Amino acid sequence: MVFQGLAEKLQDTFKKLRGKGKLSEKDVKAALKEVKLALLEADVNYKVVKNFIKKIEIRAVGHEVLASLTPGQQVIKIVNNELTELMGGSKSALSFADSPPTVIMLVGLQGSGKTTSTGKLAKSLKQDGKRPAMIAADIYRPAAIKQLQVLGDRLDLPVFTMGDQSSPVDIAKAGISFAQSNNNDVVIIDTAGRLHVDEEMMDELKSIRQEVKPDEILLVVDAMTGQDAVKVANKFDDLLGINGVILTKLDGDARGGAALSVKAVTGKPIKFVGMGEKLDALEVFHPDRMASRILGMGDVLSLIEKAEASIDAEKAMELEEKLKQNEFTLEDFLDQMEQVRNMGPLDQILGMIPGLSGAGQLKNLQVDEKQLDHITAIINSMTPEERRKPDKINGSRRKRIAGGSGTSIQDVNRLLKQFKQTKKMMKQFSGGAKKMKGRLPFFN
Ligand SMILES: Nc1nc2c(ncn2[C@@H]2O[C@H](COP(=O)(O)OP(=O)(O)OP(=O)(O)O)[C@@H](O)[C@H]2O)c(=O)[nH]1
Repeated sequence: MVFQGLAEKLQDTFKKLRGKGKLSEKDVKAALKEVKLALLEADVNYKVVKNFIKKIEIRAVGHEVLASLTPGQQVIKIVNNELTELMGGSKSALSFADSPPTVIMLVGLQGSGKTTSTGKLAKSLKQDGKRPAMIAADIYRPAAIKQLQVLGDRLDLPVFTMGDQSSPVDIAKAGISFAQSNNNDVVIIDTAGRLHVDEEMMDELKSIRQEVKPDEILLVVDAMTGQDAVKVANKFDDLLGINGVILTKLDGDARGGAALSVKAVTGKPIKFVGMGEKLDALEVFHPDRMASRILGMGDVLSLIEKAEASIDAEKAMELEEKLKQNEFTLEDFLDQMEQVRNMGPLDQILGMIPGLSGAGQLKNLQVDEKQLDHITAIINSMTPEERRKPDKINGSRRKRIAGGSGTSIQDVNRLLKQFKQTKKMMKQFSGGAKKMKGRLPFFN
């Protein structure tokens, strides 16, 4: 999980604070020392940490906090505010041109994830009702052009290429003319990367910038490179000027140092984060939601957005009807499970649920995606009749299903029991709150 180490340490520190009825200045200072160490271990820039702690200390050791009835909570609130500020305060949106097409240029070092991010960004813009086109201006890595074309096919979006014999500046210019005639209102230019920031690359990028005057230059950096990512961002901003950052591979970055330092060091906001290799694994970066995740308070808003994007509203209505009629089958069960899995890796989803998002709890929960594969295999090994009427699945059928799905009879039994319980529970819910009276404490 992203920020795992930092989240665990901060949550431990604050648990101790919350446990105390009254706080002294010494208590707060000791806690802040732990926060400082945790941030440094998470590879946050040293100067950034020093400033951050100083700001919190000024606010937290004041009379207002120490004399309050819930001083521990107050300190956490201040840390939450300052963490949010550190990452940029509020989300930083893309700016669109008054007269289309809006030109977005992605730049960055080799392997940082530019081509993948071009596809992800195009997908997200399309979902927002835009008509994006992509321009393949990376002529040095021949596979990059093909890679972008494959992404374009999958997204059903145009990719403009001129092969690898024309100059990137000419390709970018021709690509924009193409977009204009093709009625595309946004173009994303995928540029070439180098291993290091060098003069040749910068000159080329500057020429493209000069010719096409992009509305947004977004730097793609790899979160897993930690403080190196921050240095690269600083250099690109000095030499080229950037509007913001796409921080990729945050899903693989347990420390989170780059995410916490980029804005403070470069002054430029993180606009998006990459949370996986799939095309829908791009999230708008919300500093407040990220701070909340780090402090174990969950991120319900992102969870709702993910659900809205991946759960089919029509199917949800159908399901509600089936529940009312008591017709919920194992096929529906499988369908539901698939829809939830479409929302992303389970540990990321669970990390957004308040209460479950405490790093410690998640570790104990042991999210086992393999078990979900087993359930899918078991249901797929049943006949349609069995899926609709699981009560008919007798001993010999259970044996056949276990054999067919490569699982054991116990696994099949467990699933059937789970399904029965789920169905019972859903029936109670679909019967409305009245029936629930006396069952749950808050209905009494
Ligand atoms: N886990 C994870 N992998 C990612 C993410 N973004 C990109 N990748 C992977 O990183 C690798 C490099 O991505 P590319 O998009 O090819 O990188 P590039 O910057 O275009 O590379 P060059 O064209 O060589 O400069 C690929 O294997 C991607 O699947 C992300 O957010 N999370």
